[in-house]
Amino acid sequence: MDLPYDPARLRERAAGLIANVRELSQLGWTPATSSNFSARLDADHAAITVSGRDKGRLVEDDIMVVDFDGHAVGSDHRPSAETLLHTQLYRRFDEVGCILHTHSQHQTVASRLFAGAGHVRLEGYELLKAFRGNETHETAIDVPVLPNSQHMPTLAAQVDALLDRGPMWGYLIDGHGLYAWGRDMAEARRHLEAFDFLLGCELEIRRLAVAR
Ligand SMILES: CSCCC(=O)C(=O)COP(=O)(O)O
Ligand SMILES: [Zn+2]
Repeated sequence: MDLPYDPARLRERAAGLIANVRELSQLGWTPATSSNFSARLDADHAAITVSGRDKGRLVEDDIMVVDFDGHAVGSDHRPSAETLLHTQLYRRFDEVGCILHTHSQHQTVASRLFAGAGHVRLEGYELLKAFRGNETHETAIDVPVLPNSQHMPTLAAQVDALLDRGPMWGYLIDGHGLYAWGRDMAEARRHLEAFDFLLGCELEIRRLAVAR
């Protein structure tokens, strides 16, 4: 079959996703088949995890191709239920090359705690320099917290409205998890790890304040 994407690039991206997602799973960030992951293949296609697969045990058959309308390409599998939250970013930004969505405890607890405020303010941390474009710790990032929904177009519309306000590298969904992205896997993972670490710091600061 004549495929509209480069199969060699798909194999290379799938290998990168499998290796990195295994490490994220070992951290406990993908419980109970949750989470989804993707990598851009070209201007119209991305490799993405198949819906419902155990993300801690990904193999090549767990990665498939979608176009940016979210349609499966060359596969009978069902792509992630949250595919639209990936494709909207690839469609909007040529520079986005990789999107990582996880359900760690830090991310989930922080999303619950800060849902009312609508964001988590991360301020004064050296690790803020992990986010592309930040040169100093003397800055602040507001990580948006969106209400959860099973209706992906609703979530996608809210993400689009946030992106209209300026650049961002991730957002939380209440009671759900975190989306983070970057130009490639290394940058997306750096952003994801920085978000998770800093959300953990904010939670710990509040825990210590209560215990005092
Ligand atoms: C059991 S996890 C519920 C769905 C979810 O939030 C998720 O991240 C995984 O969905 P997918 O369809 O990508 O497997
Ligand atoms: Zn999810």
